[in-house]
Amino acid sequence: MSYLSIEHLDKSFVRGNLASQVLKDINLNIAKGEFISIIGHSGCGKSTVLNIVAGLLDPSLGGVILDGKEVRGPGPDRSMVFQNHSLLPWLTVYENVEVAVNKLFKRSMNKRERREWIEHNLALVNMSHALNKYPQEISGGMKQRVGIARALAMKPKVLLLDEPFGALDALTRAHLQDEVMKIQKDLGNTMMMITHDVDEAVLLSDRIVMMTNGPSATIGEILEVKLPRPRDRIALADDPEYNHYRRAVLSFLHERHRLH
Ligand SMILES: Nc1ncnc2c1ncn2[C@@H]1O[C@H](COP(=O)(O)OP(=O)(O)OP(=O)(O)O)[C@@H](O)[C@H]1O
Repeated sequence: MSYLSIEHLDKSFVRGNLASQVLKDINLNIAKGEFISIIGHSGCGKSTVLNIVAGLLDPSLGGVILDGKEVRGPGPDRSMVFQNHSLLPWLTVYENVEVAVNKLFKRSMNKRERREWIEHNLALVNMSHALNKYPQEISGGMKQRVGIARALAMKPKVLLLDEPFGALDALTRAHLQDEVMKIQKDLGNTMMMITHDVDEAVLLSDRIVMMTNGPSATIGEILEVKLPRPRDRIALADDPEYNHYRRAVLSFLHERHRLH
């Protein structure tokens, strides 16, 4: 049985007496510990899928089942990382993670355990040096690291990443991709990530879900990426298998499902 399943998902947005169908019959089964990327042209409905899994939007038809339970609204078992970090500017790095940890674990962990858990998660993303800094005092890449630490500190069953590296420069982006790969290897998280970046999708994913263009977008193809892990971006640059996967995604997006 799959850990996370998206079943016959349809979504229409209604304005007045006009309904526009965005998603049509999305079906996807995700195993525990899998890394899934969703790729597709702008506006096809990728964020809508992720928001439904997060419980921020209701499906029009169908549903999402996580670990045997139907998703009915947001919950701490699904934490989200957005493109724009969404940190609280009046709290330090440490306090931004603390807010989430206190909210969830005030009863189950004592004060010292909570402090250690916050520090542990910030160490995972290499932010131990900046615990007392405010968001405006750190770089965009560091803010994303804190967002990832905060999401991990919630001990989610699934981590949902909506273009987490989209606003970063190429070098910072590469660093963060490597860190996320390492964290996933160490912790075995189940992750769903939206991206526009073909290389990022191939490098990070176990499977790449390629969506057709909207309206009524659905899953066009699913590409299984069988590259062994750990994956090294430099070694993969000349790897024929890597380039085969890359070409398959490019061909889907730019030949078979291009925007007219
Ligand atoms: N709350 C809403 N009300 C009405 N229409 C919406 C709403 N949210 C999204 N849409 C529409 O649904 C479609 C899919 O949007 P969505 O943001 O899911 O696409 P996307 O693939 O994530 O796009 P991008 O890659 O540009 O972020 C778009 O046409 C968008 O205008």
